[in-house]
Amino acid sequence: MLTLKNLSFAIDDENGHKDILKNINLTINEKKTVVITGPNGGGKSTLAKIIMGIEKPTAGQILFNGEDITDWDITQRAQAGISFAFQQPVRFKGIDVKKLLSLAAGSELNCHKQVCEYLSEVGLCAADYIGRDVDTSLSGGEIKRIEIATILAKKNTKLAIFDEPEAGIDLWSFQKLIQVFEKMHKTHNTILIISHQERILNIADEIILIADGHVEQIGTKEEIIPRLVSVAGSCDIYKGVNN
Ligand SMILES: Nc1ncnc2c1ncn2[C@@H]1O[C@H](COP(=O)(O)OP(=O)(O)OP(=O)(O)O)[C@@H](O)[C@H]1O
Repeated sequence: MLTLKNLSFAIDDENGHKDILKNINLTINEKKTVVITGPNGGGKSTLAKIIMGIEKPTAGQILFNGEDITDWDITQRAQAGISFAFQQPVRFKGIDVKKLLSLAAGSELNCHKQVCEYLSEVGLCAADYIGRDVDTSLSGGEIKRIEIATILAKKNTKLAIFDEPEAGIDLWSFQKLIQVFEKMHKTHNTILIISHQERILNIADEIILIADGHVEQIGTKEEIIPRLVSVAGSCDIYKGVNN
């Protein structure tokens, strides 16, 4: 479904040259739940942004369903079925939740029940949120859940990317979130999640460990989690709702 070939990303700014991703080679197979994890600053979010077309790689190739999409922009990738939930979701002044979900769905969601379903899947009571603006008045956890609901509303998603979906989400909603991923998995979506949470790692078909811009290890949860446990003192993989 998705292949990254010799992918690199570097920046040159006032602090000089920095290699952020170094020769990444990866394949994400169809209908799999893949979790990318690893220490802070390792390059995970940058990789997700490159897949979505938000950042452009300095070298390498991205193939999506066999097609070279390296030069495609965000809109083209979204139309091809790649969806992205940001680590820090974008807020929109003047757009309410119903409108945002309608934009994601590609048609006006007139049916209250439909909007309600998407919101309740992420643990939000529709009556409280449907008419709220997606602006700074929403809390971090609320906006995060609304963004996840937009991915559910998007009909043509073939590959859904979630960047730290657990961030700012309370324990109860976290449980709902796991159910969202499990349901997406059952309905044969391909899911790529960036996460530090053991409970999310536990639903993965495959885990990719990225550190210092490299792919350190790829394997099943049985292969990777014991290694992470042994280094948990030096990185924050198991901190948060699990502890
Ligand atoms: N536009 C940029 N300019 C300068 N540095 C950048 C830029 N984008 C990313 N970086 C740096 O690249 C490195 C990787 O960042 P990235 O956000 O991809 O890490 P991450 O693995 O997602 O981290 P975290 O787990 O903390 O979210 C970091 O050191 C970050 O500061």
